[in-house]
Amino acid sequence: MFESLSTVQRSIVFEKNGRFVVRACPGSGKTYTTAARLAYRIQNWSSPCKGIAVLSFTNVAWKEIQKMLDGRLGITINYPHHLGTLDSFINKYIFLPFGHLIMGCGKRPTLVGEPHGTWSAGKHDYDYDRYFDCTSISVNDETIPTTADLTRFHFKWRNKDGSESGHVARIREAKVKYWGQGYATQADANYFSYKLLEKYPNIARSIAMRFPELVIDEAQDTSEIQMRIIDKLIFNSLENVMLVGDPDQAIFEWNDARPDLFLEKYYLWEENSVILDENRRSSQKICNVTNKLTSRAYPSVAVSESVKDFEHVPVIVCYKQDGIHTILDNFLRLCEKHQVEVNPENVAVIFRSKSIQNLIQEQPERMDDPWAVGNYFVRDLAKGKYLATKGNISEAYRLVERAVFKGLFKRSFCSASDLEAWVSSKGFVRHRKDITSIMAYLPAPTGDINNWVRKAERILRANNISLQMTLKRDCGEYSFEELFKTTTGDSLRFRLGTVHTVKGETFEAVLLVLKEKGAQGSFYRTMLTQGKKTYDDEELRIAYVGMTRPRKLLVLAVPSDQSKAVWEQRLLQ
Ligand SMILES: Nc1ncnc2c1ncn2[C@@H]1O[C@H](COP(=O)(O)OP(=O)(O)OP(=O)(O)O)[C@@H](O)[C@H]1O
Repeated sequence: MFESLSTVQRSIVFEKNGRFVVRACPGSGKTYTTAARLAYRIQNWSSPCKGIAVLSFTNVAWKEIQKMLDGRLGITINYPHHLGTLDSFINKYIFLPFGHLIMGCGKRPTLVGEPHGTWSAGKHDYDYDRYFDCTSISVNDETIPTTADLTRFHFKWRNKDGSESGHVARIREAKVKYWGQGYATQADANYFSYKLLEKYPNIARSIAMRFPELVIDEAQDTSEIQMRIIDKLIFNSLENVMLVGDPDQAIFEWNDARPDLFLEKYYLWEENSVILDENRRSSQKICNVTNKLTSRAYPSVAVSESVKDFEHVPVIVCYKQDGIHTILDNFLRLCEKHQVEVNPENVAVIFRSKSIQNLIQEQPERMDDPWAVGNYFVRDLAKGKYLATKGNISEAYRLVERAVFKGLFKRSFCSASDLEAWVSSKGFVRHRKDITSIMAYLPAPTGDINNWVRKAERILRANNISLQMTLKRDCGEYSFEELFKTTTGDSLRFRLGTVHTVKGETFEAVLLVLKEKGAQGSFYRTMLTQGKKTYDDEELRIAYVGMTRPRKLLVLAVPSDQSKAVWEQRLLQ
């Protein structure tokens, strides 16, 4: 792992100390170099109860570091070191042990909402309790949405004159109510952790002593609150901080990624910082094209001997006229022509909007769903039965178990401790038997969901299990395939997923399918003609992350000739 390091990579692995930033382009070896540095530091580590905290933003990202260390050197990161997500670190060392000190709940808090579980409080469509999982508090103590999809709310956040709508105060009341009961979302946990470190600097000091070295991978995805938490640790004597990232790739689903704060740190620590700008993944042709979306003056230099001179120039195609399946067939043919074997490791078809997945898998696009507010356990029961018949028994059991708890006790959330108390009140063996029987009683997942729900309710009642299962009033017909199949792409010959799911990965060939607008509602065409770059807009960064995944072949598919012309003008001229 060490022999093939470049000179700059070597300096990061063996020489750097103190606080510094590694600012790097796609495919420049951020993960590789971070793993190599860790291997070197851990092998030479002498303190038995202080360690390095190595943090990233998703489970996939930190596992990638572990995989590299394990695969190449047989090293596993264990105590006294810590490898995981920044959120899990904050939860473990700040929020969960100390959150009760400022939440007004008098007990260890419970994390709810994504990515910890589904939240389904609220009795009707306009109930503010529904919004607990998609709102939080900013560093400036303002109530904020934590989803880009503002259509989830039944009101507008701002009045016509720009002032805050009265609904926001009602949301805050609902938040305070649930905090008092010990519930918090991940965004709340970060907010409270920041407040805790402000109020109790000793907590920050003890973390800085326990982990005298902090490494943050993908640091461009840090949110403002997370960066303030890091600043609190630094203020309380944390001496060694390595932030690794690429501001052009700041995309993070659950957070407001703030690449400007990463760049701020780069300028603050510039003298000790490092730039990695050789691309070890893609061909020079791909580097030249993708660079045009960024503000960088020069494309990175492709250095991978096996692909740097690969001759294929990225192409842009229009799927409106030809249809998505013709575009897909042409792309797979292109792979074959260039001797790229089509399998999920080599070939990826990626998209920004999930509706593209429906198009590819020939699912009709449905904007609404049949689930009634306060009755989302019905969805989990139906999905559980569906997954069980597809062979995913463990996930099916998990869903059904929690759904039954929510349905029986009319609760909006089932936490790990709720489950534990419920299981131990009956005994594990009986509980398991009960859940397995319910999974067996549920009717086969075929036909229309309305009929299925009525039948399921009847059968369960006949077996002395009384669950009131309702769907949205007057909801249309939905099949199980339509409702649940879109979440898997296992039967395909290639990898199919959103850009977010392939972040950090490498493929031989990539087809990136975009719509006219990004998910946040702005037209790519407008952004491109206004000269916007990755630095200006997260949607362009998402497109950039997608385009920088392939080693050899890149095809961009857009929905109209007009869009095609604008993309071509930006990328190919
Ligand atoms: N010094 C090196 N020796 C051998 N292979 C390397 C080296 N540096 C990087 N690589 C390889 O180059 C490819 C890209 O590296 P890596 O995934 O670490 O880049 P990255 O900067 O994290 O990429 P991105 O930010 O685009 O996800 C990987 O296949 C990695 O194994």
